Amino acid sequence: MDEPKVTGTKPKMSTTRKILLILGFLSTLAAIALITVAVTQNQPLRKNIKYGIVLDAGSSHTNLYVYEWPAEKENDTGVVQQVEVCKVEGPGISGYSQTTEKAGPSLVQCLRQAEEVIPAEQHQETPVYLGATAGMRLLRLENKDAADKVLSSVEKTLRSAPFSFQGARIISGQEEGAYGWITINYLLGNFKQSGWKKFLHSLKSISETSGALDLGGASTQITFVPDEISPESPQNLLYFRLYGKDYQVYTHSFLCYGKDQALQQKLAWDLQSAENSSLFDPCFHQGYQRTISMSNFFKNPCTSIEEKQFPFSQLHIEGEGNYEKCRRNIQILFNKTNCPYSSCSFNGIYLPPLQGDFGAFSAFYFVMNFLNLTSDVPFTLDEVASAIQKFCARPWHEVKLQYHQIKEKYLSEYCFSGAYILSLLENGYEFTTENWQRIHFLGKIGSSDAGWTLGYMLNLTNMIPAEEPPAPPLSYSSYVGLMVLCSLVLVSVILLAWLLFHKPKCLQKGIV
Ligand SMILES: Nc1nc2c(ncn2[C@@H]2O[C@H](COP(=O)(O)OP(=O)(O)OP(=O)(O)O)[C@@H](O)[C@H]2O)c(=O)[nH]1
Ligand SMILES: [Ca+2]
Repeated sequence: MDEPKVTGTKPKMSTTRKILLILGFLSTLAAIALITVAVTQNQPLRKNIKYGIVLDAGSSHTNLYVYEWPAEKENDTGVVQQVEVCKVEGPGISGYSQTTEKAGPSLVQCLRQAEEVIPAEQHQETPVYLGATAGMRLLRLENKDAADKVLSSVEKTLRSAPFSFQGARIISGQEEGAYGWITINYLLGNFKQSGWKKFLHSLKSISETSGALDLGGASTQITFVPDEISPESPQNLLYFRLYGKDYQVYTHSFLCYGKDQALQQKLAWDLQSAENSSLFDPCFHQGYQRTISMSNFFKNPCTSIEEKQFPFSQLHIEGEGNYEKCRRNIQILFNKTNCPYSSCSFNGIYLPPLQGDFGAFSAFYFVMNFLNLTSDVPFTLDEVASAIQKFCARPWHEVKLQYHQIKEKYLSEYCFSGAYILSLLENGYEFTTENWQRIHFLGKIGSSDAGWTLGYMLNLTNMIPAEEPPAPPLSYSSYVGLMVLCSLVLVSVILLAWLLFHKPKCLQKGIV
């Protein structure tokens, strides 16, 4: 039989194959064009940054915060961040009660710093707010005229800065608690409800937020979403609708229970049993001495209820360094005898059962951080108490030598502050060994300080919408990723089709 002749000339490509080849080529080109267009067309526009300034005029000092956020995303959660903090030199604005005209000028240096951080062309449109807290609340109680003059002086200075002045006022304890709660939950991303979390929430109608514990110099706040809302004490309840979800929040601010005023209260109590101008104090280190002037001691609204006449003008305090005795001493500040509600914290103030995790900031953090009690692995309540007890037992000369770089005012009071924090949390709010580890001591979340200022600004600039803003179904990166994937699938399909129509010999061999 004659073998078929193998000729040396290539077989001519059929018209169908030619068309397929051209189609394949064109599809590859189309896929490349598709990806290029997707990537370039949807590139986020050059960031248009906005700024806002909030001054936290606290009892111990004033802090100026500068925040920034991308203009086109201002209603999204978690986009505002702190870019600068400036600590104002000198005392808090309430410390200018005798020289009220100096309160405003004390802020100038920090305002200059803000001018450097914010581009000059945006100064005019940048809002500036000042909120004063417990120090000014106390001054208003003690001397309303002085408090008004301090606020006028501060307003004059802020109006003369190149920013857009939006107000300088004393905020209420309720606002302070609520804005602190908003700040930490905004920064922790707890208002963001996406994907499975949103689905889970809609099923169980739960809202997992973190409670907020703020310890200042003159007041302290506790704010959280309780399990059950009881209408017993409506003045402690707040209602928010944020990003399409309702929140019923419990809050209370204890004036005079910030750590500086708590110490004043404790001394006022100690003085009741003082026999002469010398007082032993178990909350200071052994060997530590301090003299306090009696002339203005009882003018303070936090101590005035204990007012008594003394035949001396100076009180000499000598440290004993005894933690247990110090705790017993502090206990007197928390009156647990009378509760007109189903449950109370202290002094007859309603407190629903504690619920969920808590973020504890300001002095809760400063003190616990100094005592090395804020590590990621949480300490037990017993471990914390034992660390504070050991610290209190150290003689002052030794402590001073080891921490010579720390301001004496802060260093000398860490023993008292540690004991006070435990008393407030354990005796006041009744945290137990079981739920102690639900308290997380935090100074910053990301680049932003935990505190009420961010929540205040978000609220006043209407940056937290009641309803969830309509969001594109896909993020930019998911969109580009999907485009690339689709294009790759398209190219592969075309390649496969081409291979099937134009089977190379090697692929044909095994096929019957
Ligand atoms: N150790 C330490 N203590 C600090 C620091 N900053 C402030 N404090 C002290 O911690 C306490 C609370 O400080 P803040 O949270 O700033 O209190 P505040 O805002 O001035 O006071 P309120 O008006 O009651 O909120 C005060 O006794 C301050 O003196 C710090 O950096 N380190
Ligand atoms: Ca404060």
